[in-house]
This record gives sequence, structure tokens and C-alpha cells, in this order.
Amino acid sequence: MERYKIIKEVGDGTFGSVWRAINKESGEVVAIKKMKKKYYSWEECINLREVKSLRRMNHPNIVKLKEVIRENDTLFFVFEYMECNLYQLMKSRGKPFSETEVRNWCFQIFQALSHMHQRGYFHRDLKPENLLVTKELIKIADFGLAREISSEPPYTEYVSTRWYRAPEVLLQASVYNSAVDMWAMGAIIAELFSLRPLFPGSNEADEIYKICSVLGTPNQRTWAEGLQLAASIRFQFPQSGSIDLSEVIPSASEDAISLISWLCSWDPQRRPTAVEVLQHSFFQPCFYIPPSLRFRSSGYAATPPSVGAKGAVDQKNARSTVGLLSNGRPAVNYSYWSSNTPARAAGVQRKLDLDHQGSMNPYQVPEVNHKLTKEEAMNQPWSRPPAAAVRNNGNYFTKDQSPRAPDIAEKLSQLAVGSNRSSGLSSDKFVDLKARTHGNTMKRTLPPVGARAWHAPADPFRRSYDMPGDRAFLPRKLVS
Ligand SMILES: Nc1ncnc2c1ncn2[C@@H]1O[C@H](COP(=O)(O)OP(=O)(O)OP(=O)(O)O)[C@@H](O)[C@H]1O
Repeated sequence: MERYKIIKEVGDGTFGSVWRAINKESGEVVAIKKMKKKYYSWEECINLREVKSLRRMNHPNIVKLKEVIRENDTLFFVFEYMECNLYQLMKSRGKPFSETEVRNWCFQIFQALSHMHQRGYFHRDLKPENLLVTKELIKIADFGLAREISSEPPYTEYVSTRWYRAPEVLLQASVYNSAVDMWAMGAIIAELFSLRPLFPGSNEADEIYKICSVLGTPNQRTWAEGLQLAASIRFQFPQSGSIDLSEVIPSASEDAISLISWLCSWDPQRRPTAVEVLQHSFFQPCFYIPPSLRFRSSGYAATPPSVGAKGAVDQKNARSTVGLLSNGRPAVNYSYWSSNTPARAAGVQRKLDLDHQGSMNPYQVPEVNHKLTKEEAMNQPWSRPPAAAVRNNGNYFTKDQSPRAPDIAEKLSQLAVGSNRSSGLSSDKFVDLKARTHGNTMKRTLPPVGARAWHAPADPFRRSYDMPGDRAFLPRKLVS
């Protein structure tokens, strides 16, 4: 680690704190994620999901893992540096983003998802905080929960941030797939338009309530399997009619509304795949080359953010980058440092070199001058309470202060939500996730037979949708 000069903390997640740093030799600015858990063997490290999945993915819209370093039982991931995350951008934004901006970001994200899903992975924790932005470029980060589609179900550990969590996960399906990422994207796109979370549930039951109050209660036609899932955990859906999404997201165009509705389909099987999304009319101004039509060479997929008026130019650019498109297999060259290098002597046990990803990427972020004046630094989106602190009515709580989450199934079966939904806030609003580690997953258990069923709200036919408040006042730590 002595090769890096640490500058400042830029993020504090569940599993690690993230620091901006400079490679002393090359001058390159990087983000170093220092994992909170100790790792006592190298094998433990290379088996981590974040390492396993990222080393198999090479895409201009997936954040690059450059190195993995274990030093004195502490694990460090060295990533390419990105300026801020999408949540920070939304938070500092006074007016809604234009449709062109939203389209541009989403086009890039769906290309990354298409790449990831086709390689047999799904992310499982897509949220604005995990979408990193540098100028017009956006990349998916945080593969801590990524899972191989082919891995053996049941998938039992806690998954994803509540507001973006798909209904099948909320209902504890033991088998689910990449459609959970599509659901999350629907919620994120809506939020980009309105700058408010679409389904800001204060606990899991309230999350389902929020979804029902927008989409309407699922039925045999819209999601027969969901009804069975709910019955299997003795959960009763709140009764509600649907509302027109354009009432909730008035600034979105018809195309955008149609895409969001498709993505946020109750039934995962009805949600589009990433490839289908890229062909949706919302992305008509963009230029997309389906993988089946791509020219194969030694390079990798180029994904120009080609939208709006730029579309025509970018179409041309995209054509000219065809020679760089994917051959489907990253040229992985994982070299381990030999044990007699000076770094070893300095305490570095091993370094996993992942720098294979950079050179062929036509959208490599140019080196950004990250030296900020004090005033600029104060205005940076990250000059705010750390991500680990969550806000509730103006108070910040750290995760250490947060109440422990009761068992999910028990909560779902016991929580009553409805007109007094705020009463449900206390139990799991701030969940200590320290127990969730990569190696040590927390198992869910089904509710005991005879567990109390969910009770419908006082007015079960309530059709209204409470417009979520200013997102700045909603608590952001939502994993429960
Ligand atoms: N490559 C990067 N460049 C700049 N900032 C980054 C980078 N990676 C992460 N961050 C910042 O650090 C924050 C936390 O990172 P990350 O999500 O990887 O940690 P985590 O412990 O897995 O978090 P979570 O609680 O979401 O699981 C991100 O939201 C982002 O703001």
C-alpha cells in the first residue's frame, strides 16, 4: 500500500470504506476500498464475490478493479476512480435531469447489465449509490452481492437495498434471477425523473404496500406465482388499485413511462431483459449494436453514450468502433507478485493485478485533475455526513447505533402497515448490517407455522399514492 498516497475518504459502505488515493509511481488517481472484515488467507480473498465477478467482467460501464492487495490481514481493492455517485448527483440537483441526461445514463447502464447478465451474473444491489459518474460516463460499482445466475439456489442471504428490491425478493423467493436488476432499474429511472424514490418503504411490509399503491395489488393475471409466494409465507397483499405512473412521474415522456412500467412489472418473467430494454423506443435516439451483430476482434464492447442530438455523430463513432467490439472473453492476465519483490518485504502478502482492463477501453476516463480548492472541495457531493450515517428527521445515525433487524419473514408476517405506516419505522429503519459479511451470510428462516398474517390497512381500498417527500429527508440506509 505504500505505493499509494491516500488523499481522503469518499465513501463508507457496509463492507468497506472507500478512499481517494494517488498511485505514487504513475500519478493515477484511484479509489481504494478498505474492507472492514479481516482476511486471514489469500484464498478467502480471491473467492469473494466482488473479486470473482469483477475479474470476469470487462466493460466500459463497469467500474474497473485494478488490483487486490492483502496487507497485514486487511484487504484493499484498488478501483479506477469516479467523481461521484448518482445519489450524490441527485441530492445536489436543484431541478430534474433532462430526459436526454437520463436516457444517456440508462443506455450505458443497460449495456453494462446486458454484458453482465449474458456472462451469467446479476448484480442484486443496484441503487443510485452504486452507479458512479464521471462527467457523462456512468459505471456500475459494488459487486459485493453479485451472484452467478448458474449458482445453486436457494438464495437465502439478505439482498439489496429495500427501495430498489424486487417483489419476489421481498416475498422471499428462494429462486430469482437477473430480473431483480431490471426492477431496480425501473425504480432508479423513475427516481432520476422525479428526484424522489418511487417506492420508499420504511420497512419490508411498507415496501410492498408502497408498490401496491402504485401498481395495484397483484392478481392471478398479473402475477400468479406472487400470490403463491405470499401464501407460502402467510402474507396478504394490501388491496389497492393501480395509479397512472405519469401522475407520479409527471416530467417523464410516454416512452419513459412505458419503459418504467415494463421494468416494474410484478411478474419477473414479464420484465424485459437488458437487451430488450436497449431496443425500447425510449432509447430510439441511441445507437445500439446487438451482441449477435457485433464484429469479433480482440477488443471489447464500445458503448458510446449516444443520445439526442449527439445520436447521429455517435452512431458514426459507434460504427467506427466496431473493430473494438467484444470477442466475449476478457484477456485476463492475473499476475501474482513473486514472493521476493520489495513489496512483499514491506508487508504486502500478495497482489492480484487486474490492470488488464484498461487499454482497450475507448471510453477510458481521461485523467482528471482532482486537485480541488478548499471551496470546491466543500461543494463536492461527498462533503456531507458519511454514507454510513443515515438521516431521520434531521438526525444522523451511524449503523453502529442502529437497531438490529428482526428476522425478515417474521417482520413481514407481523408488521401491520397502513394509514399509520410510520409506526412501522421503528423496528428496522436502521439495520446493522455488520453481521452480513461475504463469507458469513445471514440465513433467512420462514415464519413459524401459525405466525400472524399481515393485516390490511384500515382502508384496504385506499387508492391514493402518497407522494414521497423530499428525498433528502428520507433515510437512505435501507437494507433490512
Ligand atoms: N471507484 C470509485 N470511485 C469513487 N468513489 C467510489 C468508488 N467506489 C465506491 N465509491 C464510493 O464509496 C461508496 C461505497 O462503496 P461501495 O458501495 O463499493 O461499498 P460497500 O461497502 O459495498 O457499500 P454498500 O453499503 O452499498 O454495500 C459508493 O457509494 C461511492 O460513493
